[in-house]
Amino acid sequence: MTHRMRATHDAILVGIGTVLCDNPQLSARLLPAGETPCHPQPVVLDPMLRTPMDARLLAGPKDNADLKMPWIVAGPNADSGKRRLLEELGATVIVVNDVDDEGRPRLGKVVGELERRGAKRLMVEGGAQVIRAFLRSERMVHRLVITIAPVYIGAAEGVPAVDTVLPHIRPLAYEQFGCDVVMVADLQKQ
Ligand SMILES: NC(=O)C1=CN([C@@H]2O[C@H](COP(=O)(O)OP(=O)(O)OC[C@H]3O[C@@H](n4cnc5c(N)ncnc54)[C@H](O)[C@@H]3O)[C@@H](O)[C@H]2O)C=CC1
Ligand SMILES: Nc1nc(O)c(N)c(N[C@@H]2O[C@H](COP(=O)(O)O)[C@@H](O)[C@H]2O)n1
Repeated sequence: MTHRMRATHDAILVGIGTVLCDNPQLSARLLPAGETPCHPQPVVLDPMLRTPMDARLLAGPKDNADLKMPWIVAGPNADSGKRRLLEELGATVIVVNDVDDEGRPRLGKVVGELERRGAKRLMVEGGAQVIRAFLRSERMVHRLVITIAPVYIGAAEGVPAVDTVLPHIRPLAYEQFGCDVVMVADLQKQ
């Protein structure tokens, strides 16, 4: 289902934490037989340009001509040499100068810049910090899709169960797909 959702968006966005952890491809490749993949534009929020030069995202079109090279959203203090190297490989580095106290590009500016480049339907896939930032940004999120899969993850340490600054969500629909339960929701008007 994740890949079907990817195929219905113009762009798919993750944070640099996800790129470093998972080395994802962010393509829409696992579709039912007969469906032509329509790959989204990959976008990485990477304020200091830590994307590894051997990231799978940078190999995309070499492996499959239908894939797109990533747009990498950097902050004003990113290294110019690293920027040049990424651009030589074919990535587009988008510098957003409006950053928060921690040097992270403000999401309103990021989304505006992506829209200006034609990415109007944006799927935010992760990770935790980026999803949290979107949920905290007013009016930035139109739908949430939450999948509960029968897999235990995480180590022994717990994480705080309640984050009081995040908005409440309003479930709209549930459905079971194979072993997964999927909930579609929107943000509750407070
Ligand atoms: N199960 C799932 O569906 C998914 C799970 N993941 C998991 O999430 C984990 C990675 O998550 P995180 O470490 O939280 O990293 P993350 O992927 O959320 O990236 C965080 C980084 O993004 C950058 N960033 C730029 N602008 C930002 C902004 N406005 N707000 C917040 N961050 C901004 C910062 O440098 C920050 O360090 C991995 O373990 C990965 O496996 C990731 C994607 C999907
Ligand atoms: N297992 C899983 N289920 C989902 O529903 C997800 N959205 C993800 N997300 C992330 O997918 C990435 C793997 O990416 P590619 O398919 O190689 O592009 C990885 O970042 C997962 O954390 N995963």
